[in-house]
Amino acid sequence: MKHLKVPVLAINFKAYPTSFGVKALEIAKAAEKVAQEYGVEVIVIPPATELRKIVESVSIPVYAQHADPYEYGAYTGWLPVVALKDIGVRGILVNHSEHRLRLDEIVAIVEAAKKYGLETLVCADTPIAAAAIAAIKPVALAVEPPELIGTGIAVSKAKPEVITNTVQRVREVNKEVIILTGAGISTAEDVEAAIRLGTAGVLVASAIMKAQNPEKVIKDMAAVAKAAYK
Ligand SMILES: O=C[C@H](O)COP(=O)(O)O
Repeated sequence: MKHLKVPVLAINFKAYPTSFGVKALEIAKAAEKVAQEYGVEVIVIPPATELRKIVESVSIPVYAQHADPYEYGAYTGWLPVVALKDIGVRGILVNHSEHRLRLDEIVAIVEAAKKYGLETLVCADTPIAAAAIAAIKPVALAVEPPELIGTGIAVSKAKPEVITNTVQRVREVNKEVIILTGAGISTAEDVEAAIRLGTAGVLVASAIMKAQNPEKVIKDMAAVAKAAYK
């Protein structure tokens, strides 16, 4: 299995108008260009409808926004982990605040992903939830206070204690997992703060998906991540 490099800039496309079709592909290609230029691990996380096209078009890691811990079979409306593996998806975003799961469901997805050699980036809303998730050993986790998501108010500035507490609690149970900061990350300065507080990068959405010039935002964030991460 390939290993994620650090620092990481994970771009969750969510389901904005720019998350689909031509625009989604443009943003994925911009992310690839910046990743190559700056040596930062840029992960793109498009909606399920765009996965195959984007996987076939870029060489950076492509994650799904969700998957279900099923094999192939009679599972109407579900998205089996194995099917993602077979189209070349590299990993799965799990338990996003906008797609919450119970702990047993998270465990089942992480285990199914491991079985098929897929990575997982699991979201947690608090430091305690992050520590519980760290114990099941995903490749990465992101701490995101839900009330700041999509607000443009960066958690790394508004609630830095959430990040430092997460790093402390997570490292008590798991020394390896890559820890990311998410929620309201809008500027390169917010990314720098997230890294200075002890995380290895960010999970970001609206600042890029709603930008006039997404490539510039990705570039600014990647440049700072590269410079700030030791
Ligand atoms: O997955 C991304 C996070 O929910 C953050 O979203 P945001 O950057 O729009 O605040």
